Amino acid sequence: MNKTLQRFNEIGIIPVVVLDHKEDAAPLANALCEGGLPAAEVTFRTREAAACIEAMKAARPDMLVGAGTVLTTKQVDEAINAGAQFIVSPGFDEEVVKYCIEKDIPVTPGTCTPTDVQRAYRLGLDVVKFFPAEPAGGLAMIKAIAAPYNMMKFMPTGGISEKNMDAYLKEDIILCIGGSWMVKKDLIEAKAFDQIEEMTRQAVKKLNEVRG
Ligand SMILES: O=C[C@H](O)COP(=O)(O)O
Ligand SMILES: CC(=O)C(=O)O
Repeated sequence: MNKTLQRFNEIGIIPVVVLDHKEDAAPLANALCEGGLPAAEVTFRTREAAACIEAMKAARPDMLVGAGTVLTTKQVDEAINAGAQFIVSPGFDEEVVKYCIEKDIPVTPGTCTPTDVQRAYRLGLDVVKFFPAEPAGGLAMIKAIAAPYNMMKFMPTGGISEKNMDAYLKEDIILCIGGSWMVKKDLIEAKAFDQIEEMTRQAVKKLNEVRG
């Protein structure tokens, strides 16, 4: 497993962020890092995504910042040029995955079925996202899918929060979890960075309790 994915595991929780305004990127990066989660997946759901990645890396150079909702190879280039260290997609797109592999860019595509997982495996990946985790069957579904693929690790995202995160984090097949509960849009719009930092701290406290 490459070093970036090992860092996913060390950090444990990857905040999934939607940012409309690049001026929120640095304070958000600071809040996440001070709260104990030096990582963010900045989704390409807004026009500002690349600028936000750049601003986060400028504010916190040691933070692990990647791009989410990457749907095209053009977006891969935009993200990497802005300083993204990994690429994530909600679904499995062979062209995007192959492009990242060719360029030695860590890529974690979304999967939701055994077929998706097998396609990722055939391209040489050992970590996949599982999305949308809770609506698609949650931990029970991931365990059932993972059974034949004991070489794969999963990064479930979608419907995970402080209420159910511990069950996921207890399992060896879970590399890390992703979620937006500590970086919700309304908190960012209200510039409630202190609250984001506190929610992040609570998430890390729970993570540390699970990991002992
Ligand atoms: O689109 C959803 C994000 O990837 C994260 O899911 P979430 O908001 O349920 O945590
Ligand atoms: C959901 C997710 O993983 C993404 O938007 O990239």
